[in-house]
Amino acid sequence: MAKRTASAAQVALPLDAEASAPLLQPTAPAKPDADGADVASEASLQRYDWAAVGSELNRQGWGLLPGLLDAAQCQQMAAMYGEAAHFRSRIQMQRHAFGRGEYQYFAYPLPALLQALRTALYARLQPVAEQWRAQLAAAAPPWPAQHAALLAQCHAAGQRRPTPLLLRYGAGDYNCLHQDLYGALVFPLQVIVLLSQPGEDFDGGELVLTEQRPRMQSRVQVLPLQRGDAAIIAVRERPVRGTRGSYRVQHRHGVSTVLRGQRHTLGIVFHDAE
Ligand SMILES: O=C(O)CCC(=O)C(=O)O
Ligand SMILES: [Fe+2]
Repeated sequence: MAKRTASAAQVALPLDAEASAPLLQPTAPAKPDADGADVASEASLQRYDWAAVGSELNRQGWGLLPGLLDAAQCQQMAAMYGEAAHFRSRIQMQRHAFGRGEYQYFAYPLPALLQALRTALYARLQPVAEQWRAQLAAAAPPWPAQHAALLAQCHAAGQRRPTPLLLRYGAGDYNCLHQDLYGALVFPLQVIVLLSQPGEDFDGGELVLTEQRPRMQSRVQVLPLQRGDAAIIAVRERPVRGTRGSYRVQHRHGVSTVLRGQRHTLGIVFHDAE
């Protein structure tokens, strides 16, 4: 059973109750344009200053990749929402008290662009995850350099379901504060790509990240996304250096109410789900 933890209580909810499609392993034959997508994804990531992204993640728990996808890629990705063959399950948020609106989990094999992005982004974020591990729990096993190796670990631990998802919000929809955990093995960073243009396609619907320091009230950060921008966020917690070593700051994310129009996002979680 996959888990997404809500803000009020740490309850496990049957996200995958509607799962139906058989699960394929990520080693299933890649789609024909996979090689091109790999090369293009790696090239598109080269233009970012990853040291600066790492500093932002350390400082605030989130970082931005402006223009990760172009307008055509955003449109193609959002249009997949209507193509049932891409997905293993559909979740209506209201039925689980997750918010209002819906999302679908991709099935394996992932669309080539998504597969390539997930692999290439992981390789860029693994050093940050390693730094966080060293700061917080040096005894935990290292994060592997390659995403395929992380998936092998997930699958051996019973986390076999793909977690990348497409979300669709209309007027009045929102996404409650939560953490995308899905099992014991939790890679500490995830990526959210906004596929619609604020002020044109929709109003409202801002991605927010909360931060809770020990013995302090929560702080909210609104992430300034335009269509095609990606936010990298801490999944559950990040280390902050204090006077006596590092301590854990807890994070949750959610989306404020969409006031008008339609908003699509692509969510890339790196661990798979139970
Ligand atoms: O729609 C959003 O901006 C948030 C999506 C989300 O919660 C996720 O991808 O994990
Ligand atoms: Fe999420």
